[in-house]
Amino acid sequence: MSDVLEFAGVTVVRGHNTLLDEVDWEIEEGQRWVVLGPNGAGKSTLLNIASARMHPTRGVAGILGDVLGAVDVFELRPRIGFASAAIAERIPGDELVRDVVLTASYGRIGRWREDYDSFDAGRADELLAALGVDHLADRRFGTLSEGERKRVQIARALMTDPELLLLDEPAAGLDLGGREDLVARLADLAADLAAPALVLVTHHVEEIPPGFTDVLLLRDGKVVAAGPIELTLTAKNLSATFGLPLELEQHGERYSARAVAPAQP
Ligand SMILES: Nc1ncnc2c1ncn2[C@@H]1O[C@H](COP(=O)(O)OP(=O)(O)OP(=O)(O)O)[C@@H](O)[C@H]1O
Repeated sequence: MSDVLEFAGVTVVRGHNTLLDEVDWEIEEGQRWVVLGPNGAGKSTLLNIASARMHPTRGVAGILGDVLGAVDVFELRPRIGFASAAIAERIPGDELVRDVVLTASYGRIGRWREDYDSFDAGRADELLAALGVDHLADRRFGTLSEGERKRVQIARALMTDPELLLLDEPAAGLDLGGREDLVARLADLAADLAAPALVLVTHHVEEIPPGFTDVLLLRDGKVVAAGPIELTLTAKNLSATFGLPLELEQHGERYSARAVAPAQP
Protein backbone atom coordinates (compact mmCIF):
# COMPACT_ATOMS: atom_id res chain seq x y z
CA MET A 1 0.00 0.00 0.00
CA SER A 2 1.16 3.53 -0.78
CA ASP A 3 2.65 5.25 2.28
CA VAL A 4 0.34 8.23 2.34
CA LEU A 5 -2.92 7.51 0.56
CA GLU A 6 -4.31 4.77 -1.65
CA PHE A 7 -7.91 4.87 -2.83
CA ALA A 8 -9.24 1.96 -4.88
CA GLY A 9 -12.74 2.18 -6.36
CA VAL A 10 -13.80 4.74 -3.74
CA THR A 11 -17.49 5.47 -4.24
CA VAL A 12 -19.79 7.63 -2.13
CA VAL A 13 -23.55 7.43 -2.63
CA ARG A 14 -26.12 9.62 -0.85
CA GLY A 15 -29.73 8.91 -1.78
CA HIS A 16 -29.84 8.90 -5.59
CA ASN A 17 -26.61 10.93 -5.89
CA THR A 18 -23.22 9.41 -6.59
CA LEU A 19 -20.83 11.96 -5.05
CA LEU A 20 -17.69 9.96 -5.88
CA ASP A 21 -17.62 7.28 -8.55
CA GLU A 22 -14.90 4.60 -8.49
CA VAL A 23 -12.06 6.95 -7.58
CA ASP A 24 -8.55 5.45 -7.72
CA TRP A 25 -5.85 7.72 -6.31
CA GLU A 26 -2.38 7.20 -4.86
CA ILE A 27 -0.26 9.73 -2.99
CA GLU A 28 3.36 9.01 -2.18
CA GLU A 29 5.48 10.69 0.47
CA GLY A 30 6.86 14.05 -0.66
CA GLN A 31 4.19 14.59 -3.32
CA ARG A 32 2.25 17.87 -3.52
CA TRP A 33 -1.17 17.39 -5.16
CA VAL A 34 -3.69 19.84 -6.54
CA VAL A 35 -7.31 18.69 -6.86
CA LEU A 36 -9.12 20.75 -9.51
CA GLY A 37 -12.75 20.62 -10.51
CA PRO A 38 -15.92 22.66 -10.92
CA ASN A 39 -18.54 23.28 -8.21
CA GLY A 40 -20.15 20.05 -7.10
CA ALA A 41 -17.46 17.81 -8.63
CA GLY A 42 -16.92 15.99 -5.32
CA LYS A 43 -13.69 17.66 -4.16
CA SER A 44 -14.81 18.29 -0.57
CA THR A 45 -16.24 14.76 -0.38
CA LEU A 46 -12.84 13.45 -1.48
CA LEU A 47 -11.13 15.44 1.29
CA ASN A 48 -13.67 14.30 3.86
CA ILE A 49 -12.65 10.72 3.12
CA ALA A 50 -8.91 11.55 2.98
CA SER A 51 -9.25 13.19 6.42
CA ALA A 52 -11.03 10.11 7.85
CA ARG A 53 -14.21 12.13 8.48
CA MET A 54 -16.34 10.10 6.07
CA HIS A 55 -16.29 6.46 4.97
CA PRO A 56 -16.78 5.37 1.35
CA THR A 57 -20.01 3.56 0.49
CA ARG A 58 -17.91 1.15 -1.59
CA GLY A 59 -14.23 0.71 -2.32
CA VAL A 60 -11.12 0.82 -0.16
CA ALA A 61 -9.60 3.99 1.31
CA GLY A 62 -6.07 3.42 2.61
CA ILE A 63 -4.72 6.36 4.62
CA LEU A 64 -1.23 6.50 6.15
CA GLY A 65 -0.95 2.71 6.04
CA ASP A 66 -4.36 2.00 7.59
CA VAL A 67 -7.64 1.13 5.92
CA LEU A 68 -10.73 3.19 6.78
CA GLY A 69 -13.20 0.95 8.54
CA ALA A 70 -10.43 -1.15 10.11
CA VAL A 71 -8.74 1.60 12.14
CA ASP A 72 -9.64 3.87 15.06
CA VAL A 73 -10.28 7.17 13.25
CA PHE A 74 -9.55 9.09 16.46
CA GLU A 75 -5.97 7.80 16.30
CA LEU A 76 -5.71 8.49 12.57
CA ARG A 77 -7.10 12.05 12.49
CA PRO A 78 -4.29 13.78 14.44
CA ARG A 79 -1.87 12.48 11.77
CA ILE A 80 -3.79 14.45 9.12
CA GLY A 81 -3.86 18.25 9.05
CA PHE A 82 -7.05 19.69 7.56
CA ALA A 83 -8.05 23.29 6.87
CA SER A 84 -11.47 24.08 5.43
CA ALA A 85 -14.16 26.74 5.62
CA ALA A 86 -16.35 24.32 7.60
CA ILE A 87 -13.68 23.99 10.32
CA ALA A 88 -13.02 27.76 10.33
CA GLU A 89 -16.72 28.45 10.91
CA ARG A 90 -16.54 26.50 14.17
CA ILE A 91 -13.70 28.61 15.59
CA PRO A 92 -15.14 31.07 18.15
CA GLY A 93 -14.59 34.70 17.08
CA ASP A 94 -13.29 35.63 20.53
CA GLU A 95 -10.61 32.90 20.51
CA LEU A 96 -7.04 34.25 20.71
CA VAL A 97 -5.10 33.50 17.52
CA ARG A 98 -2.35 31.66 19.44
CA ASP A 99 -5.02 29.42 21.01
CA VAL A 100 -6.61 28.68 17.63
CA VAL A 101 -3.32 27.04 16.67
CA LEU A 102 -2.48 25.60 20.10
CA THR A 103 -5.77 23.77 20.64
CA ALA A 104 -5.20 21.69 17.49
CA SER A 105 -2.67 19.59 19.42
CA TYR A 106 -5.53 18.55 21.71
CA GLY A 107 -7.91 17.88 18.83
CA ARG A 108 -10.15 20.68 20.04
CA ILE A 109 -11.66 23.88 18.74
CA GLY A 110 -11.92 26.45 21.54
CA ARG A 111 -9.62 26.77 24.55
CA TRP A 112 -10.74 24.68 27.49
CA ARG A 113 -7.93 24.55 30.02
CA GLU A 114 -5.03 26.76 31.02
CA ASP A 115 -2.13 24.31 31.42
CA TYR A 116 -0.96 23.89 27.86
CA ASP A 117 2.57 22.60 27.48
CA SER A 118 5.16 25.36 26.92
CA PHE A 119 6.63 23.24 24.12
CA ASP A 120 3.27 23.38 22.33
CA ALA A 121 2.99 27.13 22.91
CA GLY A 122 6.46 27.57 21.36
CA ARG A 123 5.51 25.46 18.35
CA ALA A 124 2.28 27.45 17.85
CA ASP A 125 4.32 30.68 17.80
CA GLU A 126 6.84 29.17 15.35
CA LEU A 127 4.08 28.11 12.98
CA LEU A 128 2.43 31.53 13.17
CA ALA A 129 5.82 33.06 12.31
CA ALA A 130 6.31 30.65 9.40
CA LEU A 131 2.97 31.79 7.98
CA GLY A 132 3.82 35.48 8.63
CA VAL A 133 1.08 36.06 11.23
CA ASP A 134 3.04 35.86 14.52
CA HIS A 135 2.33 39.57 15.13
CA LEU A 136 -1.36 38.62 15.40
CA ALA A 137 -0.91 35.94 18.10
CA ASP A 138 -2.66 37.99 20.81
CA ARG A 139 -5.51 39.20 18.59
CA ARG A 140 -9.01 37.64 18.58
CA PHE A 141 -9.60 35.36 15.58
CA GLY A 142 -12.83 37.19 14.71
CA THR A 143 -10.95 40.49 14.21
CA LEU A 144 -8.65 39.13 11.46
CA SER A 145 -9.00 39.72 7.73
CA GLU A 146 -9.93 36.76 5.55
CA GLY A 147 -6.32 36.40 4.33
CA GLU A 148 -4.96 36.45 7.89
CA ARG A 149 -7.54 33.86 8.95
CA LYS A 150 -6.53 31.52 6.12
CA ARG A 151 -2.90 31.67 7.21
CA VAL A 152 -3.82 31.02 10.86
CA GLN A 153 -5.89 28.00 9.76
CA ILE A 154 -2.92 26.55 7.90
CA ALA A 155 -0.72 27.07 10.99
CA ARG A 156 -3.40 25.25 13.02
CA ALA A 157 -3.52 22.37 10.51
CA LEU A 158 0.27 21.96 10.83
CA MET A 159 0.25 21.99 14.65
CA THR A 160 0.12 18.21 15.12
CA ASP A 161 3.08 17.77 12.73
CA PRO A 162 0.83 15.79 10.36
CA GLU A 163 2.01 13.32 7.73
CA LEU A 164 -0.66 14.56 5.31
CA LEU A 165 -1.95 18.13 5.00
CA LEU A 166 -5.29 18.79 3.27
CA LEU A 167 -6.24 22.35 2.30
CA ASP A 168 -9.78 22.86 0.98
CA GLU A 169 -9.89 26.05 -1.12
CA PRO A 170 -7.46 28.06 1.02
CA ALA A 171 -7.48 31.01 -1.43
CA ALA A 172 -11.29 31.35 -1.61
CA GLY A 173 -12.40 34.87 -0.76
CA LEU A 174 -8.91 36.41 -0.94
CA ASP A 175 -8.13 39.51 -2.98
CA LEU A 176 -5.34 39.39 -5.57
CA GLY A 177 -2.60 40.41 -3.12
CA GLY A 178 -3.87 37.95 -0.52
CA ARG A 179 -3.99 35.15 -3.07
CA GLU A 180 -0.48 35.85 -4.30
CA ASP A 181 0.85 35.98 -0.74
CA LEU A 182 -0.80 32.65 0.06
CA VAL A 183 0.45 31.04 -3.16
CA ALA A 184 4.01 32.13 -2.27
CA ARG A 185 3.70 30.68 1.24
CA LEU A 186 2.33 27.41 -0.11
CA ALA A 187 5.24 27.31 -2.59
CA ASP A 188 7.62 27.64 0.39
CA LEU A 189 5.78 24.81 2.14
CA ALA A 190 5.96 22.67 -1.02
CA ALA A 191 9.72 23.24 -1.18
CA ASP A 192 10.25 22.27 2.47
CA LEU A 193 11.50 18.68 2.50
CA ALA A 194 10.26 18.29 6.09
CA ALA A 195 6.72 19.28 5.10
CA PRO A 196 4.02 16.60 4.93
CA ALA A 197 2.46 15.32 1.72
CA LEU A 198 0.14 18.11 0.53
CA VAL A 199 -3.29 18.19 -1.10
CA LEU A 200 -4.69 21.54 -2.21
CA VAL A 201 -8.26 21.78 -3.50
CA THR A 202 -9.06 24.67 -5.81
CA HIS A 203 -11.27 25.77 -8.72
CA HIS A 204 -8.54 27.88 -10.33
CA VAL A 205 -5.27 26.93 -12.05
CA GLU A 206 -4.01 30.42 -11.10
CA GLU A 207 -3.88 29.19 -7.50
CA ILE A 208 -1.49 26.29 -8.16
CA PRO A 209 1.68 27.14 -6.23
CA PRO A 210 5.11 26.51 -7.78
CA GLY A 211 6.59 23.24 -6.56
CA PHE A 212 3.30 21.31 -6.64
CA THR A 213 3.96 18.00 -8.38
CA ASP A 214 0.69 16.31 -9.31
CA VAL A 215 -2.90 17.10 -10.22
CA LEU A 216 -6.18 15.20 -9.95
CA LEU A 217 -8.96 16.53 -12.20
CA LEU A 218 -12.47 15.70 -10.99
CA ARG A 219 -15.86 16.08 -12.68
CA ASP A 220 -19.21 14.64 -11.54
CA GLY A 221 -17.44 12.49 -8.95
CA LYS A 222 -15.19 10.86 -11.56
CA VAL A 223 -11.48 11.26 -12.14
CA VAL A 224 -10.92 12.88 -15.55
CA ALA A 225 -7.14 12.54 -15.27
CA ALA A 226 -4.52 12.26 -12.53
CA GLY A 227 -0.74 12.39 -12.54
CA PRO A 228 2.27 14.71 -12.82
CA ILE A 229 1.21 18.32 -13.49
CA GLU A 230 3.45 18.78 -16.53
CA LEU A 231 1.79 15.82 -18.28
CA THR A 232 -1.74 15.98 -16.91
CA LEU A 233 -2.60 19.67 -16.74
CA THR A 234 -3.43 20.21 -20.41
CA ALA A 235 -6.05 22.39 -22.13
CA LYS A 236 -7.79 19.20 -23.27
CA ASN A 237 -8.04 17.69 -19.79
CA LEU A 238 -9.01 21.04 -18.25
CA SER A 239 -11.74 21.56 -20.86
CA ALA A 240 -13.13 18.07 -20.17
CA THR A 241 -13.07 18.79 -16.43
CA PHE A 242 -14.90 22.13 -16.58
CA GLY A 243 -17.11 21.20 -19.55
CA LEU A 244 -16.16 24.11 -21.82
CA PRO A 245 -13.36 24.78 -24.32
CA LEU A 246 -10.48 26.34 -22.39
CA GLU A 247 -7.04 27.52 -23.29
CA LEU A 248 -4.25 27.11 -20.78
CA GLU A 249 -1.11 29.20 -20.49
CA GLN A 250 1.98 28.44 -18.50
CA HIS A 251 4.14 31.23 -17.10
CA GLY A 252 7.18 29.61 -15.48
CA GLU A 253 5.63 27.46 -12.76
CA ARG A 254 2.32 29.35 -12.76
CA TYR A 255 -0.76 28.77 -14.91
CA SER A 256 -3.74 30.71 -16.21
CA ALA A 257 -6.83 29.56 -18.09
CA ARG A 258 -9.66 31.20 -19.99
CA ALA A 259 -12.47 30.22 -22.35
CA VAL A 260 -11.46 29.84 -25.98
CA ALA A 261 -12.65 32.97 -27.81
CA PRO A 262 -15.40 32.20 -30.39
CA ALA A 263 -14.17 32.33 -34.01
CA GLN A 264 -14.85 35.72 -35.71
CA PRO A 265 -17.45 35.52 -38.53
N1 LIG B 1 -25.47 14.46 1.92
C1 LIG B 1 -25.61 14.65 0.62
N2 LIG B 1 -26.70 14.14 -0.04
C2 LIG B 1 -26.86 14.33 -1.37
N3 LIG B 1 -25.98 15.01 -2.14
C3 LIG B 1 -24.90 15.54 -1.54
C4 LIG B 1 -24.66 15.40 -0.15
N4 LIG B 1 -23.50 16.03 0.16
C5 LIG B 1 -23.05 16.55 -1.00
N5 LIG B 1 -23.88 16.27 -2.01
C6 LIG B 1 -23.73 16.65 -3.43
O1 LIG B 1 -22.54 16.02 -3.89
C7 LIG B 1 -21.90 16.81 -4.88
C8 LIG B 1 -20.44 16.97 -4.51
O2 LIG B 1 -20.32 17.84 -3.40
P1 LIG B 1 -18.90 18.37 -2.90
O3 LIG B 1 -19.16 19.36 -1.81
O4 LIG B 1 -18.01 17.23 -2.60
O5 LIG B 1 -18.38 19.12 -4.22
P2 LIG B 1 -17.21 20.16 -4.41
O6 LIG B 1 -16.45 19.75 -5.63
O7 LIG B 1 -16.41 20.29 -3.14
O8 LIG B 1 -18.02 21.48 -4.71
P3 LIG B 1 -17.64 23.03 -4.46
O9 LIG B 1 -16.50 23.32 -5.38
O10 LIG B 1 -18.90 23.75 -4.87
O11 LIG B 1 -17.30 23.21 -3.01
C9 LIG B 1 -22.70 18.10 -4.96
O12 LIG B 1 -23.56 18.02 -6.07
C10 LIG B 1 -23.50 18.12 -3.66
O13 LIG B 1 -24.74 18.78 -3.82
